[in-house]
Amino acid sequence: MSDPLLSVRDFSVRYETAAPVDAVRDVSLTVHRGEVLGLAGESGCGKTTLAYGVQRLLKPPAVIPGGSVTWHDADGTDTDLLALGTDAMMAFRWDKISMVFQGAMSALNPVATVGAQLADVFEVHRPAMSRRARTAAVVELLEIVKVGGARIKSYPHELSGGMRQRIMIAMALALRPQLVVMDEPTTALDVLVQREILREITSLREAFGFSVVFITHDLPLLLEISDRIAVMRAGQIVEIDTAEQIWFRPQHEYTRTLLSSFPRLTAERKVAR
Ligand SMILES: Nc1ncnc2c1ncn2[C@@H]1O[C@H](COP(=O)(O)OP(=O)(O)OP(=O)(O)O)[C@@H](O)[C@H]1O
Repeated sequence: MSDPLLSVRDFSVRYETAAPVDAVRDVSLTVHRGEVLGLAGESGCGKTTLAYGVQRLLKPPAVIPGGSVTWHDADGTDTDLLALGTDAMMAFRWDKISMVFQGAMSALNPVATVGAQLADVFEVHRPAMSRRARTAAVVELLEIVKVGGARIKSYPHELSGGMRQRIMIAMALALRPQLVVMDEPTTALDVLVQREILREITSLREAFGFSVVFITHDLPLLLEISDRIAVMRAGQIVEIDTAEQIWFRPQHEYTRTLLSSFPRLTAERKVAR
């Protein structure tokens, strides 16, 4: 697990509004190949800004005053993501890094079939692919996320919330990226559906070997699915360690406070031990 995929060093993001907000401050962290890295912290601590920032998805008034983001590709090359041109960065996204956005399942186009929306990804990023190959790839994706190929002609409103979220995950996996960033991907779903989808993400990760950065304020959920967890507060990473260490031996006072704000689960775990 010590094979680095993405190295972020002293990375900062500021929103240059009337009263400037230093949303991310000197963050350093490494995402290892094949791991699930959880990013935890209360609403407004800068999780989304950090995830968007390293992928250069932020727009003004956001600026990146400093830091570096280096991609260590499986083919051995290193790329400075902050130095990539706009077109190169766009190609990089989807292909190497993809993202499941917060509230993404409501972002599906209501008047296009889910099959057509998945096919779009291939049309844009794999223009040489034949229509037949594209359809086969879409069916395969629908099978992989357990929606089933028969749903290729369904419209989003014909699918449950859980299925729509699976479509968004299928879209993120379409080009077999090495890193998938998931920002609160299951928050809008009920607990049982959330569990099913989390199990799915974990088994897909095992099957395909991609890394996951999973962002949520729900620390107990991260304890279940993550290899390591980074705890963020007011724009900084205050602690980063294995899920086990974070649970049994949290070092930072804030991590302890965050853990104790989920009393029900804490009580259950204590009984189980
Ligand atoms: N476009 C913007 N302009 C000014 N400030 C912003 C902008 N977007 C976010 N912020 C501020 O930056 C800080 C970090 O926000 P961010 O959305 O990254 O936090 P978060 O931890 O992802 O929260 P949530 O879980 O609610 O999405 C907050 O103080 C927020 O108010």
